[in-house]
Amino acid sequence: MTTVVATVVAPPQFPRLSVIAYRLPLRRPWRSAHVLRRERCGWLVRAELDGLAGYGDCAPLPEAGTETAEAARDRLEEWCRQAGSSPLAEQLDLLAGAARLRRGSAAVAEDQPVRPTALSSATPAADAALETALLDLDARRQRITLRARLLRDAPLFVPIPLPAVLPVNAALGAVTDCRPSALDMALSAGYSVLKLKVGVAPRDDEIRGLQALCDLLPPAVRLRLDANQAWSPAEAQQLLELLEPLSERIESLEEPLRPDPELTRHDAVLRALQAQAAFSIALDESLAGRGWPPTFADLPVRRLVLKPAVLGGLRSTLALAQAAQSAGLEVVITSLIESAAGLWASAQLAAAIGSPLAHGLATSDWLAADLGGAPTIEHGQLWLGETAGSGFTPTPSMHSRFA
Ligand SMILES: O=C(O)CCC(=O)c1ccccc1C(=O)O
Ligand SMILES: [Mg+2]
Repeated sequence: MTTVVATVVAPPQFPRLSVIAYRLPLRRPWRSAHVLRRERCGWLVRAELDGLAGYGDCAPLPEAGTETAEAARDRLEEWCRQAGSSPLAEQLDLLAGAARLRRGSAAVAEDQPVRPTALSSATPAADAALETALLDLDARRQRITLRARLLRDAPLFVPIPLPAVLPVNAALGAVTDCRPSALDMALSAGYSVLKLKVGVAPRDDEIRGLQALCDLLPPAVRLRLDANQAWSPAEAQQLLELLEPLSERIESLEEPLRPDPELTRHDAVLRALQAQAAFSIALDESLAGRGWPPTFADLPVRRLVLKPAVLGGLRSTLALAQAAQSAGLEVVITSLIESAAGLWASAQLAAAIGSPLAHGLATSDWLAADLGGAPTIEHGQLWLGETAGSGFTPTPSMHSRFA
């Protein structure tokens, strides 16, 4: 006969998920090589348990490599209906394994638009938002920062303490839109890396604009350029020649080349551009087309720009960043001009990665309204603080919509 001394059934830890749609106008239009946007739309995801709440931002931006808004909404709805009533840890496991499950399921593949890439998820922005809300909640329950929570599951051990302060770049928009007054503001705010979009206006106008800006820069300040895949190989090579006299003032150049289905040919051009340039060339949106997970040993450039909403979550981005850094690559985390909920989480991820480079997380000024307070930036440094979770708190009006 067996004696049951005590049966302790732990209370099921089922978080309650809610999703609220939002629309945030931009202060001025955001221009890049392919699009002009006047607002950012998305969903704020909340995971609540025992009076604590975690938040995740889902603001798809297909031109940056996420799914469409429709696909993201369907995924959020489907998740809340099906997985949304599982325990917290189980939902996090499900999200980590979602890529494998989705590839194995013909039913899912039929009614979900599957992106023509081999990314970890067909709905990376929705998955990232769900994962972020759950991880944020879990961190708050354990009274640890989200960056500490992330490192608990990370593939590589990172010695603590983690940085609570991160260098970030100013996001100044298109070079031909950048007035000296905007430059002055960024300089007096203490930024030492200023990011500008190129490949938007005629080449000679952009070169003239860059020269004029460089003449106004103090010695320690450098420009980070982003062409968002605007140029042919010949145009990119010519651009680098024209930028040569300014090369000491340039910190890096993102995505110079227009996509080419022949990856070997594309990489040969990128390798030649990287050899020609005195600064780092970076891959950003094209990373999604390289198969999953990308291999780093023979990457033709020196730097990767990573966005968790494109890569399907904080954990997958952290794993990718650690692998890239181990292979000697530079890593930068950037925002998709997302709400404060997204920025706080991406900044926690950037802290966990421990890259010394400026991250592209100073974008909250582009929004004319926000879902909560964004992290403070002083002297070009973003302050994370030591509060449990991501640090995000919704505004009272946003909070009341969850009732
Ligand atoms: O990096 C920054 O500072 C701002 C973020 C940014 O440029 C961006 C924002 C939305 C979509 C794509 C990009 C990009 O880096 O290409
Ligand atoms: Mg970019």
